[in-house]
Amino acid sequence: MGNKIENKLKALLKEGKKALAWLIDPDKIVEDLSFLQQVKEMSQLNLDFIFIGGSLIEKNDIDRIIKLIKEVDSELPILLFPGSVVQFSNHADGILFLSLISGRNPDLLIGQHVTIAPLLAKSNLEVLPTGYMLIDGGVATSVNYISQTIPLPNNKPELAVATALAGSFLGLRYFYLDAGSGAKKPVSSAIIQNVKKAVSAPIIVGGGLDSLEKVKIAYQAGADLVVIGNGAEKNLSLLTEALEYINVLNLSLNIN
Ligand SMILES: CC(C)=CCC/C(C)=C/CC/C(C)=C/CC/C(C)=C/COP(=O)(O)OP(=O)(O)O
Ligand SMILES: O=P(O)(O)OC[C@@H](O)CO
Ligand SMILES: [Mg+2]
Repeated sequence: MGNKIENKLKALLKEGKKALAWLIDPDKIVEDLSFLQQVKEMSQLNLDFIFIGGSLIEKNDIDRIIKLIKEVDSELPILLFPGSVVQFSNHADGILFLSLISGRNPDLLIGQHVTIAPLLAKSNLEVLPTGYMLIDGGVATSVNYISQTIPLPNNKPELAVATALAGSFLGLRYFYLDAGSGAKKPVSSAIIQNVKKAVSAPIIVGGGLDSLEKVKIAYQAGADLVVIGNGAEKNLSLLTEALEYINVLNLSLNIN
């Protein structure tokens, strides 16, 4: 197992730089050629990561999609963002090894992890131990239903901080604050700021970030890595705008 992804995230964090991940739902790719053209465009704009996964997927073609992306850009890191153990591919570069620490569903805290651990040990995938925290985004999401858990309240930063601290004491090295796919309200700035202050790990934020304004607010509150899924499905230019925004920001850090 390499540590290329960990090194990249650590370097970003050290320099205060921001990163972006495009969450691809494998079920929503309608036409390979135009999809690959989009990947090419984003990779030219320095997209940092592709996340691939979903709470529930109907087609099992993650392998094929990853191979296609690799043909266009073999350097762009692809991370599995799995809703369950069935969403596995040896062709990815890494896996967000999510433990759903906002919930009390043992299968998603440690169960599925035991099932997949021997496979992971034999693979070349980089494993990123990630505390996955669902935050109430104002609508019931697929993940709420699939995981059968209740999210953390969006207006109680102290609960989110306690959860992240516990995850950190357990050794988790990344935290993903997720308001859920298509959330009405993204994770609040107060939660991002307080969790960021409490733990030294990279903070990933996603869910309902469907405008540049919302993306900027997440970064300004302290998100190190922002994830855009639905927003890009509706309008790919959101990804372009977000990448242009962080490119300028990151460049200014090089100069100063
Ligand atoms: C450790 C392994 C391999 C598996 C367990 C993984 C865990 C703990 C998952 C937590 C619960 C879960 C179901 C997460 C899904 C996260 C995800 C990929 C969300 C993407 O958004 P969707 O929920 O698919 O959005 P739509 O339904 O709108 O497409
Ligand atoms: O699809 P959106 O709303 O961008 O959410 C992305 C991701 O955080 C969902 O798990
Ligand atoms: Mg999905």
